[in-house]
Amino acid sequence: MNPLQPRRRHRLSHLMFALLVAALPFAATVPALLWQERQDLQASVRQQVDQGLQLVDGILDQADEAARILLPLAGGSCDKAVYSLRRQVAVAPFVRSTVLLDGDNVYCSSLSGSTRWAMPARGFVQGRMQLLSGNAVTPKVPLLYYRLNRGGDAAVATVDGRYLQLALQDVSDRILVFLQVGDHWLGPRRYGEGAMPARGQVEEIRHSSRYPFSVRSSYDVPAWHRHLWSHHAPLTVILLLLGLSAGATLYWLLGRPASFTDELRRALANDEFEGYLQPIVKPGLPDWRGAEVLMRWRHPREGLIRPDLFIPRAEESGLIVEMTRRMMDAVLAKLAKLPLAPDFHLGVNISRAHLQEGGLYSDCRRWAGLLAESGAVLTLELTEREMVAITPEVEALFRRLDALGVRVALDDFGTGHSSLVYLQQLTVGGLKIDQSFVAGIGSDGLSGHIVDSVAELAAKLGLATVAEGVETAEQFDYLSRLGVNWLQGFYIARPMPLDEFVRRVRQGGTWQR
Ligand SMILES: Nc1nc2c(ncn2[C@@H]2O[C@@H]3COP(=O)(O)O[C@H]4[C@@H](O)[C@H](n5cnc6c(=O)[nH]c(N)nc65)O[C@@H]4COP(=O)(O)O[C@H]3[C@H]2O)c(=O)[nH]1
Repeated sequence: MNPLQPRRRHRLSHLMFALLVAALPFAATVPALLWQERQDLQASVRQQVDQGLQLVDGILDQADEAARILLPLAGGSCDKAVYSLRRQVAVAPFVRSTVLLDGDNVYCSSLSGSTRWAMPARGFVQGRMQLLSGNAVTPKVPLLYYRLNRGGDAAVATVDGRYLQLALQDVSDRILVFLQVGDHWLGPRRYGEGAMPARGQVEEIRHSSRYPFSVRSSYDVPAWHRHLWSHHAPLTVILLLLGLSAGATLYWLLGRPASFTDELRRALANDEFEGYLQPIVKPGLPDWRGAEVLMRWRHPREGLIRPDLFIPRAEESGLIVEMTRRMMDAVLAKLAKLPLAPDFHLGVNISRAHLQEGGLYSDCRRWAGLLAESGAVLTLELTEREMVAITPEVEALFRRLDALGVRVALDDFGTGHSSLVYLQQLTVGGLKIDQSFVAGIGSDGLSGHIVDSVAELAAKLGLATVAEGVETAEQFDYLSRLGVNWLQGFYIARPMPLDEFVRRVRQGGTWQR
């Protein structure tokens, strides 16, 4: 299993959550805003078209009234009718001219009196209305004929198209509004036949209930992102920034460990604990004959952290077991391939929690298996700081470890009060003379006596001895003369990263004396 996986999964879920929150202000505001604007646009276009219809209806009402007044005169004498024709032009708003027809021919006009030209009924929509781009008098001015028929005769009131265009312009606010009569259409400052210009996705059409025309308008719904950017750029930026800062804050908060134990858990998942190795030598032999694995925490911000700052909490929480397991797996993966000295002593600190957890035996079997080829001997160092209750299970475990070839040594020997009980009841193969006693060699008589006594006791019990904290040549020589089997301390070498240890072992010549 990849030890980083749980951490990555955590990070990923935090990231997803943070992104969700980051998107929230935007996602909650923008669809509602766009929906509301679309509704507003639709409502305003509807209103424009409704108003356009009313205005055109109103203009046509004037033409209808004029034509209605003139219709009884149709078919009669032009001389008698011409005054009425001109009067309607003068009094009826929007009406530019009036004519009377017999059949399809105009025979009397407000403009020229008696006349004769064709105005076929088939050009009129429903026989009542015709929209044109102009006529002979004003070719470029659109006009609308409004015609009322009676038998074969008819009266026509001509509406000036410019009034209609002005009315349409008046209502064309956001969108252009057009008047359509049959195939012909009229819009603000424009006239045409056939398809209307700028046909959009959404169309609003109103048909007049009184006259044969419709008012229509059409528009495209703008792409939401383009619309948003062109109409609401500052709001968009604010929403995005708001979301981003909320998301980033949340991500940071989620990533923050709630307690020191959580921080240890995070570091464990992130593989931040690593083994440093401190070489151990045998008096009289030239090269490194052993090493103690010492844990370091490579913290991403704090740098390298000493074990005494985190091991006690790791032991309290029980995390020390998994931390030791991972550290040793990584260390042994590299050490197993090294040309180690015969009977190489590899020490590792084991906590009480590991003894009680139940997995120690299988861990040791795995580690011993990895070391088998190199001939190194694994030594579990049990500190007196943590008392282990000696139960039948613990005794059995020690025996099984012994049978496996794994040695158990008592660390910090003499600093606690249970060392001798352990020696008496458990299968222990060695002891480590605490560095506080070693430090006193040569200067403090009592410490010297204790070191002598421990060495003598170990020899009598057939236990291997390791003296730690050897800092001077004097201490080194004294302990060597005393017959201590292994020596460890800054005088020989400081704890070093695994890769450096491996490199120096491969290069050989690791110990000068
Ligand atoms: N002044 C002085 N010090 C020397 C000298 N030679 C070695 N030391 C230091 O003495 C400590 C020896 O380890 P320890 O007694 O097991 O004491 C260890 C051990 O009790 C605990 N520890 C370290 N690694 C682990 C681990 O993986 N598991 C557990 N359970 N405890 C660990 O933390 C303690 C401290 O470890 P470190 O800081 O690495 O400190 C190491 C080592 O750096 C010397 O000549 N002079």
